[in-house]
Amino acid sequence: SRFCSPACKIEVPERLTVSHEALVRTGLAARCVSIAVREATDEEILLVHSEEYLEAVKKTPYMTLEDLMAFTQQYGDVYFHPNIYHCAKLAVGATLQLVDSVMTGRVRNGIALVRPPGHHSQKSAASGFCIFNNVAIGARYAMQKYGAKRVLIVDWDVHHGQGVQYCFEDDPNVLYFSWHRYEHQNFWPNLRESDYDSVGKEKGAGFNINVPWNKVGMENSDYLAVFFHVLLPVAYEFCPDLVLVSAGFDSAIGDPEGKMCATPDIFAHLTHLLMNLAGGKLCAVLEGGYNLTSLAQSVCQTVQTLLGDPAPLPADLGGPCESVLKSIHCVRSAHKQYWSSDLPASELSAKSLKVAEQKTGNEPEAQEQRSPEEIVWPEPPKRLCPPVRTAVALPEGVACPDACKRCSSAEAPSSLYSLSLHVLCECVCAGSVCRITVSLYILVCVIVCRAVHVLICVCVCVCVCVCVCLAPQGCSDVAGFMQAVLGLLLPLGYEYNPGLVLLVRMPGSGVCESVWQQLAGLLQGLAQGHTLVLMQVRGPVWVKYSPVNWWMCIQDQNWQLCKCTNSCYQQAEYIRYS
Ligand SMILES: CC(O)(O)NCCCCN
Ligand SMILES: [Zn+2]
Repeated sequence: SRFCSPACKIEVPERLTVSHEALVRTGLAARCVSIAVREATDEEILLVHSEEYLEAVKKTPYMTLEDLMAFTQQYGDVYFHPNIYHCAKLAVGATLQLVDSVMTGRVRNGIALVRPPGHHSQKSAASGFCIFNNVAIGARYAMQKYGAKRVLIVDWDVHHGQGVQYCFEDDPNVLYFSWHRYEHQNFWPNLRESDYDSVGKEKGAGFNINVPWNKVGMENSDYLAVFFHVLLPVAYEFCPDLVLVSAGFDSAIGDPEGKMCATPDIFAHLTHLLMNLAGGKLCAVLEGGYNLTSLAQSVCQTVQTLLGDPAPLPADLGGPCESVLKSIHCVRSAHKQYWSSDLPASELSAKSLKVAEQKTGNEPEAQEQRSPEEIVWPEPPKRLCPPVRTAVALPEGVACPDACKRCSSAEAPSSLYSLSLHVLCECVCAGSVCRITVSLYILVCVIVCRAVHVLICVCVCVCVCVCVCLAPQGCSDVAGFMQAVLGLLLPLGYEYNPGLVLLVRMPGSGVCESVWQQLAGLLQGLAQGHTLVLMQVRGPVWVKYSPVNWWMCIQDQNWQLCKCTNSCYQQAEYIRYS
């Protein structure tokens, strides 16, 4: 038997079994490689914890129940079991095995489903069900063993990972971002330093970002707004070599601790928005999550996005609520001296932080009264599982890049006009396009106007949102450009929820590869990945791991279509388009 204070009753072994069973049942586990776990060594644990703490924990397997109870009293909200030292070493070891696999390139990304969690544990203290700080050790390990210079830790657990904050608050090489239920310090761990004005210390000033939720009942729109207006602009400027996610799912609906209303499918988008950083090197490590139904669904949503499958947008996204708008403004003001990617707050609120009208039904009071079991939500929508990753139609003589599937050039109509008619009408008539977002570089060029014109005259249900943005001259003002994408284009695009994204890159636009890749990757989160790209390239055309589905390319003045269906089309859809 184990001694545990009432608060610990929710941290049960079933959390892992239901999550793993869901991954197996949905077929996701079969698409993953499983990585062997191991116990962490003392040396690895000492990357974060003190010798005296480690020595003390080493004694727990031999303690009597009374001794265990006494040992536990010195910490808050944590239980000790004769076997917990072994489990805690496995949790760290599993995390480090995942970091090894990602940093060596054996896998692109992954998730470590571990217990006990880690983000509350400190140098010489256990806390909040946490014994060793899995993610903090993972960050130090990546820096020491692989020379990672900058590590981003995103903590979407509903509790503040104070252990991680304490570990890196003076370290400018680790950017720690956490949102957490706070309610003006009235929620556990009730720390003054969990508020937005804890920005880090000395050299680490600016590298600790706390976003307090001062109300419960936060929804998908609130989570996305914080990503677009707080985390992502800074994360892109920080330019990490590795992204670690303290993936706690107690921030999902139905959780007894979080009492939030964000649905499990939001984690598909939070994961997607982080996957364009650090060259895709992302390690998610389980923290909290105590409603076994929403936990399992959230884990599956996260893993399916890690596998590259697109996700439909959550229903009726709007702007953030008033309380979140305040938190966003406070944390941006606290950080504006440290980061250049900062739109004047007024412009930000006017343009894209439209406050959601008062929420109905999920009012926190309503939320508080219902017991966690009574809260219900719809199953996450079924997602496409693409048989074809990337297929390209190439000019004769151009080799097909590895991992791409060649489709015969017969499918690639030669002239743009017929192509746009062919492709765009196919999209529209296939009913998979109800609205189109066209983001143009430089001036709206005749070709695209004509293509869009064709589209409009072909189908009455098309609404075209044309955003013309001047491409950055070269890559000098990339930060500004990314800020416009993150702070304006994406929030509007997510709320607009188009059926197709049309992306245009014309000659001389001066957009450098990395920006183009980021833009094409980020926009993949819209329209379930249905993206049409117009771009001019010189020389043979091929795309590798292209995140987009269609490339119309100018070559010697006649347009060629390179069709790249990547992670979005069922085999049937693919054939219909061709
Ligand atoms: C890992 C965690 O953040 O979910 N732990 C929460 C502990 C709550 C104690 N009242
Ligand atoms: Zn938590």
